[in-house]
Amino acid sequence: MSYLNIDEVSKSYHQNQVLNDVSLSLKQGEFATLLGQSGCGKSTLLRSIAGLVEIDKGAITVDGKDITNVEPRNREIGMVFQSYALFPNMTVLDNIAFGLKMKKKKNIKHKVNRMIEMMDLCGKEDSYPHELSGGQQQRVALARSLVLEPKVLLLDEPLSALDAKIRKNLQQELKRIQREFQITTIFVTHDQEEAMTMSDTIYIMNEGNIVQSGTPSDIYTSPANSFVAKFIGNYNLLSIEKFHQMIKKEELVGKEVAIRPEVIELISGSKEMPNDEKKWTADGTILDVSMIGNVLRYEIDVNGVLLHADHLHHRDNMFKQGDHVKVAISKSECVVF
Ligand SMILES: Nc1ncnc2c1ncn2[C@@H]1O[C@H](COP(=O)(O)OP(=O)(O)OP(=O)(O)O)[C@@H](O)[C@H]1O
Repeated sequence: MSYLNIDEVSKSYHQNQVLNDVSLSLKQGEFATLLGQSGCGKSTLLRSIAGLVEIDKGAITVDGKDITNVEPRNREIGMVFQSYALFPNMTVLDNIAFGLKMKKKKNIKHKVNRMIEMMDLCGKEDSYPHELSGGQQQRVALARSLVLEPKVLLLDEPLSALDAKIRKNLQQELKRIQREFQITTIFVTHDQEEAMTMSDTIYIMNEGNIVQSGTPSDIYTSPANSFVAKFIGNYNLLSIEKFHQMIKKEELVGKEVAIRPEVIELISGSKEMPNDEKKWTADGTILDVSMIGNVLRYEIDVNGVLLHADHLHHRDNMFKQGDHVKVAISKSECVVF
């Protein structure tokens, strides 16, 4: 049963159609990510759910209740922005308590203290935002939202202002907090790796449309079209003509072929490639080798077509520039559009 339902939501600014009949649904406790390039409508969709943008068409329901025309403050939806927007002149304690005070809630002290403990902010109660690290500020921003016990949490690129190392830690922490609270969450990012790490479900957006949704693994291994393949997983994307230039004996019907870099096998050109009907084979030459973390990326010329292949770094099994190689590609791992 879906908990948050977005049903054919559209929004234009003047002539610019920013959301085009967008539909998505989340189960309770699900972590979904909107992934797409700058300007594709991610923030507008999030702001529509929060009620900060008035939609032209469509409906939004949470927990069976239609909130399409409900005032933002009565939607029971928490939102954390990239900039956190903490009150600079208030302490951590007052920042977290603010929403509860506004809503004239009871047991404010107890709720705030519990949140401080859960967010590992003990000892920072009387600090001001400028006295906190980026990660601590982010946790205060989360605490300020979560203390109101929202039904849905919306996170608009909450990690993008942080440097790579802190960001990695906070990705894990955010996921832990989300699991602990079992809170239905929509996260916005344009970083595909971040989306893969964090999400139960990814929605890929392009120009106001959802172009594919699925688990990270589904999207990674079965992109629905070449836009998704380009956007995710560093695919080799070849026109059918280029493919036939590279693999000469195969008749393939389609327009484009997408090949993930890690499914391209390489052996030394002097060795015999075992005959396997499930694989395409060809001869190639290594043009370039680079290291990305513990991965070796090979640029290979195969009959005049450039391929990149990623292999885990292994000292005894490396090729160098100019080496002749045999290339094998598992047919079932390739996607034809
Ligand atoms: N208030 C507004 N008035 C007019 N146009 C707007 C307004 N808000 C957003 N837009 C336009 O809508 C489009 C989508 O913007 P949106 O902020 O939703 O994109 P995004 O995917 O979140 O991008 P980013 O990753 O850069 O934040 C953009 O072309 C933007 O210029």
